Amino acid sequence: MSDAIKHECGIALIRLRKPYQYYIDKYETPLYAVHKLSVMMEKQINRGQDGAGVANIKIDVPPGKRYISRYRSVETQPLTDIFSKIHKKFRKGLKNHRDRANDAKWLQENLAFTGEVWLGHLRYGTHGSNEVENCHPMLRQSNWRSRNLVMAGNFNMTNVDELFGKLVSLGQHPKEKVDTVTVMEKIGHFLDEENQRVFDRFKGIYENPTLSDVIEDNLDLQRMLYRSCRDFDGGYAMCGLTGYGASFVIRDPAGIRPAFYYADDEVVVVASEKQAIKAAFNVDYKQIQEITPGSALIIDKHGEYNELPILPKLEKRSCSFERIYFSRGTDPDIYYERKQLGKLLIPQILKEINYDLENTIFSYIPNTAETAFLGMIEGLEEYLAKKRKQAIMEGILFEADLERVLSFRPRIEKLVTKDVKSRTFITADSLRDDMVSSVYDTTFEVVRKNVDTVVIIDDSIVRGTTLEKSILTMLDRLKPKKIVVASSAPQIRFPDCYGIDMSRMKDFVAYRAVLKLLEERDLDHLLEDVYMRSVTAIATQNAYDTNYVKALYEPFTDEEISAKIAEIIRPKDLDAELAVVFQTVENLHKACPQHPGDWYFTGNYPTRGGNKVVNKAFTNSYEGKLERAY
Ligand SMILES: O=P(O)(O)OC[C@H]1O[C@H](OP(=O)(O)OP(=O)(O)O)[C@H](O)[C@@H]1O
Repeated sequence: MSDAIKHECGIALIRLRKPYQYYIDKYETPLYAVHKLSVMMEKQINRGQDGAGVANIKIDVPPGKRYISRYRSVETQPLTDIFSKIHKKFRKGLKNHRDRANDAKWLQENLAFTGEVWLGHLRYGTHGSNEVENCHPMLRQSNWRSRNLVMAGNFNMTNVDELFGKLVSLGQHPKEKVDTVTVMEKIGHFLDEENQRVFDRFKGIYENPTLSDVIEDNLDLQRMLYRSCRDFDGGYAMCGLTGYGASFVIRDPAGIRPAFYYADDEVVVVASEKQAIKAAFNVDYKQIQEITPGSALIIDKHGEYNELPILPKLEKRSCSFERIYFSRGTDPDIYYERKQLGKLLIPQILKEINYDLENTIFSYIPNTAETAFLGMIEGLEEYLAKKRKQAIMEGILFEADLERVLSFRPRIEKLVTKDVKSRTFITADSLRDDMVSSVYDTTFEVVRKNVDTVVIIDDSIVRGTTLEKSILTMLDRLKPKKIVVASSAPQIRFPDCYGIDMSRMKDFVAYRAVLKLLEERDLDHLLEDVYMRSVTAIATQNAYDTNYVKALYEPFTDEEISAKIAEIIRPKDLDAELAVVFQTVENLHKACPQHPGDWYFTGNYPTRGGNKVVNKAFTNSYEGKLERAY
């Protein structure tokens, strides 16, 4: 596959269930849906900041009038760009028709973006060019309304080659081999076939113009989706709008990628994150449902909706990295999970600082780690409460000692500030290093020079660039005796191939640490062994059942790998001692029990394609190839 865009993205869908006039009358604006969609998208900017797109479909528009509108943007502020263009369209259209601002019929006949079905997408494309053509929603157009397809998704397939081959075997001639096009063409193909099936069934019974309506009322989208998606291997939450107004959102059978929905008598809405729905519609969290893995939420032309099974469910392995880092931390479940992750690190941290709280300052790397930091402090408070109790039970002779024990508080400081809100992790590789080195700032004169240890928590250490290129040097200028970096995620050892763009083995600092350990301990032969196994398995189409790369990590303890990571990320002129402490996988599962997808840390992939990807990622790295493994 080409080095194409990846899609750890955000989706937002709104279906207005009442006539357009209803919203104009009730909310006193023709822009009700525009406003709601912009809030839903704004609240998911954490999922993609490289580009955005919005599509809208009007139902029941007479032939000859446009009924699909779309804007996409890769400007620096893509959402502002898109929504200001939509607002401008309204202003311009109403300039000489102010009296029509509340007239739904006139607006729908004369203005774009006045339809009932809305789809928004936020793009995170750390690979490939950042062109507007790569932005979703994508269109597959036809003169037959019910054959039109508009798609946007948060997905990545591991078997694009195989899917591409199937398209070719169907007789198609795709112009690209990227998963967006492949997936859309596959669904489009079966939508065409479904149209044809219903057409054949009713032709001769109805005349052609009526037949179009009959087709729209009889298309079986559940069947169409089953036929389209049964060969997919990947993580996905994909939204599709058909030209006649029916829409769907399908989620992968292991529930890898998130998708939530809410419905009442006015709207059906879908988003990648609960918080986006909460922010736009202020409904109770309990009313926001998760789309069942392997099912699709299908909304028909009339606005009736149903969640229908499409593919056999797999064991649920929803992505834990969503919980650690990717999703917005204001979702109450995620908030508590992140706090718990911070709290669970306390025993390891205390050991690392030799239980010396008097000479230790606790801080965090903004922004995402702030919540885990709060949990870490809660954990410290609990530890101190136990200590106080123990001291009192054991008896304290002097009042001054009692005073000291009771009044001691952990030393908490904000040592690092982040000057922009953008996420460096999802910034294109070419810009990332510069951004990382300039985005942080630090607080001086708080650390006691050569006395204090600084414990700083981050949500994850992936490539180690943030620490190596910025944070550690900055903290060292404060002259601490020791720096302890605590990661609320376990060591990231294996590539992701389901949408979070971590694809090359050598990018992972944990893997680089293992390479060094293998060399130092004369275990290099293991590399050759794993290479031979992987290469043979790939060549014989047997790379789907075993992750051979796990064997490389087996000779070493977590602590040995952490120590080597500390050596690797240590800037040359760092004066302070340095240690790195990682979450254990066991504690990750304690903190996020509902989200057991942990392949980055364990190498246990939720689909067979994952094993193939990791084996391929390793052989690429071994052969010195920089190409991606999927
Ligand atoms: O080890 P690395 O490959 O350097 O990546 C890890 C860093 O990237 C993320 O920060 P980001 O700026 O994306 O997001 P945040 O502001 O939400 O924490 C994360 O919080 C880590 O600090």
